[in-house]
Amino acid sequence: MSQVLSHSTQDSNQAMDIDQHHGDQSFEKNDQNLGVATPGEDEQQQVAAEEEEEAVVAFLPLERLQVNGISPGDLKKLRESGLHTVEAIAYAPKKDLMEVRGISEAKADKLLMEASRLVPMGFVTAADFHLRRTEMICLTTGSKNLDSLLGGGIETGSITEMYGEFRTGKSQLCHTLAVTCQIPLDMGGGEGKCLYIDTEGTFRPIRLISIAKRFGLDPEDALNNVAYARAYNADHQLKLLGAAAQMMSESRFSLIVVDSIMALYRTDFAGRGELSARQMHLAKFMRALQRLADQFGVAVVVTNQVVAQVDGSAGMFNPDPKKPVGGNIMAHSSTTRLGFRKGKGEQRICKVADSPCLPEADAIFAIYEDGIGDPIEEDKD
Ligand SMILES: Nc1ncnc2c1ncn2[C@@H]1O[C@H](COP(=O)(O)OP(=O)(O)OP(=O)(O)O)[C@@H](O)[C@H]1O
Repeated sequence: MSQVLSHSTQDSNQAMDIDQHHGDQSFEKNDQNLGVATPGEDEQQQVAAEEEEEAVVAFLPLERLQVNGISPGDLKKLRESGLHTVEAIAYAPKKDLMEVRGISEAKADKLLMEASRLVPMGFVTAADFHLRRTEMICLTTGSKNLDSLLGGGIETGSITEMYGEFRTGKSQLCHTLAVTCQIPLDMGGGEGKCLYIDTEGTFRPIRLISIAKRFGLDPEDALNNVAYARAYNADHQLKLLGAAAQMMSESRFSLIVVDSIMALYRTDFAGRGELSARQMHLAKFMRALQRLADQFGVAVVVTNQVVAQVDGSAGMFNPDPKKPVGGNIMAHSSTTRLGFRKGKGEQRICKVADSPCLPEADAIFAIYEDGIGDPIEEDKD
């Protein structure tokens, strides 16, 4: 079952100093969840334990697997292969574990057995699953219209694709989310850091400053809580996700942005002859993103470009005959697909194009100096 950030994860008074308050704390919380608190705690520890009892963390650190037969050296090798959490082991096929240097078949079996003890992967009732989903954190977009269209905001633990023509507000929304993912839970945030992969060179930290001020964050803290990387080719884009997994195992993140997902694929794999290789690479990238969402409970937001639809489905019933690139791989691996188009002035329209639980509907939002918001009254008509 995939992880999501849950409302019960943290107390929501402080958004800042995320490393200290979340990353390290998460590790302790795992201990509590698994009932391994040591006996003889003093009163203070007991209070802390009670508070933490309710807490749900997004992942378990790999150290939990260090039991008989699995050495620190084995864990080091697993980490070097990009496996940083117990969940990463539990979800991995056995053959992938056996590809790690020094991990024999017997050891892979042992790892899987220990991981499956710690990570629930069996059946739960729909009632339990429903409860879990009602506690799930959604990141506010900054626009009430958009949040209510999306059932609260951008879902954690899954992939949201935002596609549309240039200037439709995709990157602006990514910048806003890079800040709102840091704000307290009771303000619609995720109290985590943002990891931002930029493939087109359109990330502008200056935009985060005014957005941070709007949401009451110290601009310097807000900038420090965004880990930014420019990707230069499709291989590099994929490689960055390996580094992302390591960073996420060390401190609390609540969002990964990839803006834009297909730009480098379209240049690195030009021509029909390379289409199949491109799609295979893309599938690998999307799987890696989904794994991060599953393991760390982060929201994954990817932007995508559109092309004119030439397959006959355009026409009088489709006034905006554009479709996102990336074909079936993108269509199947994004959980929620949102189409963006221009409206009047700074207004933009977002349409839910595909979702497991939202109806196909539209909402109008606007782009301002301090990020995404609702259209002001006089703009509405
Ligand atoms: N500081 C700002 N204040 C208000 N509007 C802004 C500001 N900065 C950018 N915009 C508006 O945002 C729009 C660009 O949106 P955005 O960068 O999100 O486009 P996009 O959908 O990501 O397109 P592309 O595919 O070209 O990257 C432009 O219309 C621009 O006027």
